[in-house]
Amino acid sequence: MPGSALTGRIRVPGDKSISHRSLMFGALAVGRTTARGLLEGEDVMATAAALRAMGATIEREGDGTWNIDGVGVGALLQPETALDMGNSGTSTRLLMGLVASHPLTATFTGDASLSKRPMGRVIDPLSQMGAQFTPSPGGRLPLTMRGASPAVPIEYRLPVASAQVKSAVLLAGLNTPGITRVIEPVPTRDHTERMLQGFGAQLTVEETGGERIIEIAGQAELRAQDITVPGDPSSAAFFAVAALLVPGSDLVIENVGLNPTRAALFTVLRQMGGQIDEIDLRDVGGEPVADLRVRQSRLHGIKVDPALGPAMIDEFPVLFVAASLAEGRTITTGLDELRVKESDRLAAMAAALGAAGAKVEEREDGLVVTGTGGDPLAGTADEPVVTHLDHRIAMSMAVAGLASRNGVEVDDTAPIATSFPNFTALLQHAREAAPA
Ligand SMILES: O=C(O)C1=C[C@@H](OP(=O)(O)O)[C@@H](O)[C@H](O)C1
Ligand SMILES: C=C(OP(=O)(O)O)C(=O)O
Repeated sequence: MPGSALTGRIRVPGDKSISHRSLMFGALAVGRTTARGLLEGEDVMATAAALRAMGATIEREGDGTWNIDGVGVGALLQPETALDMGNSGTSTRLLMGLVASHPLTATFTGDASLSKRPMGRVIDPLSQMGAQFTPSPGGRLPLTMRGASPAVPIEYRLPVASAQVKSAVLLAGLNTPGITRVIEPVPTRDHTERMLQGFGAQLTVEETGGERIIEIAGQAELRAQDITVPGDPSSAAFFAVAALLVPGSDLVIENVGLNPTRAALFTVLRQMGGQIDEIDLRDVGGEPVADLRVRQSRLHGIKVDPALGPAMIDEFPVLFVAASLAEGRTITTGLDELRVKESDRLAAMAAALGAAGAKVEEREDGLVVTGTGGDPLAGTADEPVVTHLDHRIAMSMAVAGLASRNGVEVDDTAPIATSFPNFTALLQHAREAAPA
């Protein structure tokens, strides 16, 4: 729905990547891990259910603290039924890494979106470590795997820039004798490395010539931790773009994680002329965090540096919305990975924004968006836009709706609950708040 400004102060839910890892590492540690600010979205709950099925005890207290009683590295149990990963690629690929070095058989299933996504990228290195796989055609879910015991340590150079593949190999390495080494030609989000070090794993990172070499010593003991999960920059992104676009907006988004491997959207929006100020930059549980003040701004199109891609990989759908209202052209390249997320995000956003009146050209590895120079989009009149079971398409198009004359109707808002269950309520709150 078009209309009122976003003002006041909001707080987005906990970071999805850190929430998955808090549960997984807690489940492998000795003792009780606690997590505050955990994202209670469907994707993270799928991780919790799978870890319970493999022996961990995971419970939520009344005040919102999660307690995780771990089984210890090497002691995951055989699950009795298939593990339902829902819509979540991160749950699937990281848990496949854990299972790969445990003597157990597990079957992974998922929804229609997840069942189309490529798992060959983790099957390849985990097979080299000794795990055995029976995937569906094309290396997809449903998939059954048998972990190796003992698994074989490998050196693996990532063929795609993927934190999920990196993490799957490192997690398999946790219960593999010797040193498992991952070489990352292009840096991706580093929560696995930071958090495993915090849990006491022997993990080192060496940077040479732009590459990162990560080594983990296997069969280590992890020590339980007390974790505070920062707010998710990927969720804050929708509110930041909405506030930049809707006239009169002046919004503070509190407690946003700004790990440099995650925060490039804010850099790019500033390059486009967006007024985004960091207030009270601080450290929360080993991650940089700040409050972001975002004011409506006149944006101009830019050529987005492809080197920034991995540090804003989930934020491109909403960047395309910002670009639709900027002055001039925004050109993005190097985004082949967007075609294998919950949906083909290049095709889905080109179609959805086009239907809402934006000028978008789809290229093989990116979109070229010619903005309106600040005028609202027309919006959708008859047909709802198609979101393909992709939460980020649904939320991006909701933001596009705020910056349109007639609003945008989306076909399915249910997937928003995978990563941002209170998105709609928070949006309503920001649009009804008294100015800050
Ligand atoms: O490791 C993670 O937590 C994630 C890694 C990224 O996926 P890829 O590794 O497939 O790029 C990202 O898109 C996903 O939302 C979360
Ligand atoms: C790509 C995403 O998640 P996942 O790969 O975990 O499904 C996302 O949240 O945008």
